[in-house]
Amino acid sequence: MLQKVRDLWSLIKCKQTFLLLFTGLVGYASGLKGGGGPALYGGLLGSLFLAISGTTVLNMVYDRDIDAVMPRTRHRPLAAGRLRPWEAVLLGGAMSAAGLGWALALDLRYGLVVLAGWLLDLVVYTVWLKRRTPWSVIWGGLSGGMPVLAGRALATGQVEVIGLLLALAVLLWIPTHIMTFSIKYAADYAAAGVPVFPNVYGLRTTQVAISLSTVLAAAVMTGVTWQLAEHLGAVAVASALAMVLVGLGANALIRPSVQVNLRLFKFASVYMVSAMALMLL
Ligand code: HEM
Ligand SMILES: CC(C)=CCC/C(C)=C/CC/C(C)=C/COP(=O)(O)OP(=O)(O)O
Repeated sequence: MLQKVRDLWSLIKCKQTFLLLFTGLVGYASGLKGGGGPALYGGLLGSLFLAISGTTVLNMVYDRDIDAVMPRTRHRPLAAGRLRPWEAVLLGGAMSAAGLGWALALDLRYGLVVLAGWLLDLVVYTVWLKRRTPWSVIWGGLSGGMPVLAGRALATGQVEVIGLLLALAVLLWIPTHIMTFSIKYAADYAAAGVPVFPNVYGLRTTQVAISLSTVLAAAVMTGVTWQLAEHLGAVAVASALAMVLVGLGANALIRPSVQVNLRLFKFASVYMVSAMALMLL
């Protein structure tokens, strides 16, 4: 029984879901700072958690065949056969319906942005493009930008420039986040027939793409921090963190190695959390 609960919980990819949820929270809290709408923290967190988890669980169901091939994901409960697909479809479907319904009932504009995130991840990224083109990551990245945009939309009542810039920053951060990882697991992806940048365009092109997008992501994030953060200290720390990220990105280009890439992958998540948190100060 305990193993079953553990397996069901692992379907929501805890770290990814909580980072996405945190960006939504930052979008919302930063939008309220300007004197925006009423405090709907409970509704935002509940509906976003359910919608993000729902899409993640359904993604795991759809991807269970490729997960079963890759050593990195072979142990996942659906790939390993510890859970039956219908159990996960039931969980993911119920979470998605509850999350999307709650979001749309809270606010139509907010709900539509959450629905866009759900569709981009599940339909466009997972079902349509992930097995066809390495450019699928753009659509996955766009879906990852929806929680922060949705949070801003709920607070301000609009889809506005700062929300769009924050979503763009998440999108630009994606190569730093995932291409570093796909270099390490290139053989796994090749075995599973999932086209990823290093396998399709080669290592050098992928490293250049990572470094370029690292600079752009850091620039957009720092620019938005200048706009949002009220304390100069927060802007200074955000700029210093951006420089560390850019430095690690440059290092990955100059002295490429598995270890350097993995360090960049790890720091990219820490950077996203810290830079977003600093925007609230
Ligand atoms: C195309 C889009 C994306 C792809 C292909 C992708 C892929 C991955 C992969 C393969 C992992 C490693 C999982 C493992 O260790 O087995 C991962 C981890 C993670 N992802 Fe993503 N991801 C994407 C978008 C995002 C977005 C938008 C966020 C949040 C804003 C995010 C947050 C995370 C976090 C926090 C982790 C855990 C990192 C760690 O262990 O240090 N991902 N992702
Ligand atoms: C508002 C809303 C509902 C937004 C949805 C946000 C969301 C869940 C984005 C997912 C990001 C993504 C494409 C992850 C990759 O999974 P993968 O299947 O490529 O990773 P894996 O190889 O580890 O399975």
